[in-house]
Amino acid sequence: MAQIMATEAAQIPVLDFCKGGVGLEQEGSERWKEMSRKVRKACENHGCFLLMYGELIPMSLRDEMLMATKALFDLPEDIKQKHRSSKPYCSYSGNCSVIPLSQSFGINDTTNLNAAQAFTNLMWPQGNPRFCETINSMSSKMLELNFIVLRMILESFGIEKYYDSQVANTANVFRLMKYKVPPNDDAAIGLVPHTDKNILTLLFQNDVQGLEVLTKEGNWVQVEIPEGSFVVMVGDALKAWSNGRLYAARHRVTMRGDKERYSAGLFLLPKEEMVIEVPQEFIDKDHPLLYRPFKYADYLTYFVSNVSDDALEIYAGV
Ligand SMILES: O=C(O)CCC(=O)C(=O)O
Ligand SMILES: [Fe+2]
Repeated sequence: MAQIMATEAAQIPVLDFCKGGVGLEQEGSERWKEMSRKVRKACENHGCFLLMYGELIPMSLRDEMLMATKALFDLPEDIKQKHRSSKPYCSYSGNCSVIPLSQSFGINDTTNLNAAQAFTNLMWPQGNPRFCETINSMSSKMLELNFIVLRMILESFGIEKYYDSQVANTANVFRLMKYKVPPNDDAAIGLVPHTDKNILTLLFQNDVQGLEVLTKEGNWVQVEIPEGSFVVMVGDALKAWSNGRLYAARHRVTMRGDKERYSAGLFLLPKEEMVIEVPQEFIDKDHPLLYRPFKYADYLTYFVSNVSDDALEIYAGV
């Protein structure tokens, strides 16, 4: 199927957050500043990068996370369907005719132990402390890395003064996904092309590749995600807030081969009522204002009923 061919190896930047000793404690060091420049460049030029986290996430936690994800999807369909939400992309979704290989859960606020507990109790009324502990720990670590990436971007633009208020106005959703093996040995769509709508996303997966990114040049490239790395994606909310300086990469999942794919994305999003307004520092004669102020929740509601590749431009473009 020509439409889902993507043969080139991805040229997306690989940034090692572990080896150079880049971590929260190194903030302000030369290494931190150098990494901040690289993060910003990657987000400007590619809209995504591979973040090598190495020891920052213990191997035992990664293994637990994969087991927890599998255990969740192995639950009976009627149990999984108990997870419903009025918020877009949060309810359990399986058997969707557009993406028949895909099943997903969007779980709000798993970085908060009570929320992780409430979800766990819904799925396992008899309790499953290990599952609860795992999703809470993993999402918390992924949130922390999301914040580091955001801080680096703001510092690199010299506008770290906005960091605290930006962070205070965020929420997070942990999306757990399963992709079934495609029938008849053919490549098949796992997830349709889209840009993420939120601020930043960190993606974790098992050893089954499938993520593909559309480059600025218009080529779909496969992203080979090595063990010990996350993919970081810039979403529409950050693209808009940065007045288009950062790029939100279109991406999709293509399934091949005979193994199921599991992934987990920690989505950093603006609080629903938060108004996304371009700071004046991003506007000058070379960079005229591209987006009007808008509420994230309103944009998401618009998108859900007007799905389009150009949703951000149509909804908020000036
Ligand atoms: O499963 C993946 O790797 C990608 C998931 C994704 O792009 C999304 O949920 O927005
Ligand atoms: Fe995505």
